[in-house]
Amino acid sequence: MGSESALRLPILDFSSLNQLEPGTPEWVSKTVQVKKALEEYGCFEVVYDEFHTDIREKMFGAIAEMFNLPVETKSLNQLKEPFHGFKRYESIPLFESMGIDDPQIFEEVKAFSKLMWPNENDIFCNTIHLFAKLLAEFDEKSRRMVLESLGVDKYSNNHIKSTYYHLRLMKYKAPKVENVEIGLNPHTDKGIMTMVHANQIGGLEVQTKDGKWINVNISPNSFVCLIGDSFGAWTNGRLHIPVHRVMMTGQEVRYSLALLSIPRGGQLVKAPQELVDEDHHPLLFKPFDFEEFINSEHTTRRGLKTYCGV
Ligand SMILES: O=C(O)CCC(=O)C(=O)O
Ligand SMILES: [Fe+2]
Repeated sequence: MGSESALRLPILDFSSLNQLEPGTPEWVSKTVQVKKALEEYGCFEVVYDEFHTDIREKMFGAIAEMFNLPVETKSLNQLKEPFHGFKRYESIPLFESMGIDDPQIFEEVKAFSKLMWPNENDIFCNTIHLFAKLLAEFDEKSRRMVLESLGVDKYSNNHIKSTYYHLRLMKYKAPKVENVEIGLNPHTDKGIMTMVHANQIGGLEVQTKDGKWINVNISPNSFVCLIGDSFGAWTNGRLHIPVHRVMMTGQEVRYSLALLSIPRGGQLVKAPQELVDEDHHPLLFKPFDFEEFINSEHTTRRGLKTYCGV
């Protein structure tokens, strides 16, 4: 099915995120909007006024510079998680990605930059760290909102402590011919939440519950937030888990960055008892360990439902 250009994702204004505090009328009204968008679409566009043009341009310049390094250099970044580190896949030749764990910690970005550039790269470190911090702040606040809206905010602190952050930088080459080509295959994200920002090149599409594809808009002052499998499972199906893909057209390279919140291994992702009742909300997923799930997914790609659906 083709993209339905008339459809749009809900747009939520979070431009004064740093002033948004629990208990205020603004907080309560945003919480209602977040819940509605996530139940219906599992994602929304977030308007945000902290992405200043000069920093943004420097950042995308530094990302391009990183992807232009030799493959041998990029391959120096090996991470334990099977989808992290430097990645290319034969089936999607336009795509290339690079990952950094805990990028909200400056030293982690610096350690990565030392691998890529022996003389380091201050512009890369400062801009990537800033964007990761801004997106992490949104992740934390919006997760608190979701839990509050479901009446389980007593779990918020533990929920946030039980995850870590990962940053994925992505490059999508332009298709060779004047054509539409797949940039990233349809998938759901595996973790809790994903926040995606991109340069001015479009391509991200999200599938609605009834199977239509929506072109996602990402402006210089916005990003997209999507729910992953683990948050869908933890909320026992209260939030929709959106399938999404990237379709490339035109002649320009697309760069994007995604901050992911991911459950730590060694503990179970398990819906709280308040969200499970036999009559109206029977348990949808058996409790699972994220690390075991992702390792299985790497070889089988069968999805969470097959892995541990009830
Ligand atoms: O590049 C994008 O817009 C989307 C990336 C994505 O879906 C992912 O990293 O999981
Ligand atoms: Fe994704």
